[in-house]
Amino acid sequence: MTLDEEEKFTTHNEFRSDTFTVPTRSMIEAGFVNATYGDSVYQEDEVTLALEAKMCDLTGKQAALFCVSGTLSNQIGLRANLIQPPYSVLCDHRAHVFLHEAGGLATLSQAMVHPVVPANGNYLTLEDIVNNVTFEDGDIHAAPTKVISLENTLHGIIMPVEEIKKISEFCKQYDIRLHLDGARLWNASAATGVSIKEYCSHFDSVSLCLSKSLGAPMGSILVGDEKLIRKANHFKKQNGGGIRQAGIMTAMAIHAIDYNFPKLARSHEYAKQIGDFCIEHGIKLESPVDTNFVFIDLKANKMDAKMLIDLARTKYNVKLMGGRIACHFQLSQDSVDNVKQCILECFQYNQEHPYENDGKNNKKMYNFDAIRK
Ligand SMILES: Cc1ncc(COP(=O)(O)O)c(C=O)c1O
Ligand SMILES: C[C@@H](O)[C@H](N)C(=O)O
Repeated sequence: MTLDEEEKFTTHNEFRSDTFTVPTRSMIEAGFVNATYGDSVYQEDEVTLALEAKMCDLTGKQAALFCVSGTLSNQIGLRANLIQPPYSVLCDHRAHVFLHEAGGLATLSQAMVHPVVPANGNYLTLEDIVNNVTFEDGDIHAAPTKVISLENTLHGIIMPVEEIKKISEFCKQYDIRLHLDGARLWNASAATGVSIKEYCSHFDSVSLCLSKSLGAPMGSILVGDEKLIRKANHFKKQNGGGIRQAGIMTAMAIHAIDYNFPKLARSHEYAKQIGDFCIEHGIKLESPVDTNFVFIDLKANKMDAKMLIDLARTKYNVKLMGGRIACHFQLSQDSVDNVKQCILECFQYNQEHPYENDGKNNKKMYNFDAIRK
């Protein structure tokens, strides 16, 4: 058993998000032993350049840019794909770039967002795109679609690479740029065996997070062609994203890719355990459990999010923030068992005392009050 595997993580009972993963002891060691201390604004930090080169190899893209967060890498990636408003960005109605990046598409990109509900309830298809795209045809009432932003995985759901290919070919045919929010592309690759490079080959730009399932303390990487990354770097600096001595963080990021990427299957197994348990007990799920998330359909089960969160904390010693159960490689099996029992107790209570969804609690995937406790 390796040092990391025997490590007792403080996040053994943390199901609020995979963003709560913490650096392993070996990652911290790598961060300090392997760091260099060049100024990465001037692109003089060797380890940061090595990380970016590593990501070019992994994704097959010409250039890569280390960013402080996935929000920044998404937003500057999207902006770098856009030229002159009026334009719109088409994405899934649940997309992070639309719902959870503080309106960055409106401010940095001055873009209209066109959120689309996938007909199959899980992921966008070419048919959804064709039914909703706005072509540039001179109609001065419209904001033509100039970027389509996909997310893989989205809510843990894997978007089939065959569908991505069809959308990519459509975009090329109609001069529409294609961006991927690949915060958890690592999970899609680990679950399907489709390489990161294959997925990225269909996109003009891809943002991959290092700080979620991979367990780095911060950071994301944006990849694309040299022209796009050069422009994105300008927007990165403009928005205060220039990093001086990034070497400690990028050395840890290289360790995260090398040592934690192979561990993602463990988080998928935990999520499958919880998902199967829910189904066995008649607890409805919002979506399939493809990777590391379980989405309990609180409304359909008439479950009270606040009760679930409080019961988790007070009785089962696990941390939840609503109906989304996030799994990662630092969880313990005991905590996974506890979370199952917690969900079951809340479900059984609410069968006797149905919670009428008042739209406040259950609608939110992230109950930020739960974080402040
Ligand atoms: C799908 C997705 N994309 C992007 C982000 C943004 O990453 P960050 O929190 O590092 O800004 C997140 C959240 O962490 C996410 O879940
Ligand atoms: C809160 C949200 O931004 C974060 N990406 C998460 O999935 O937890």
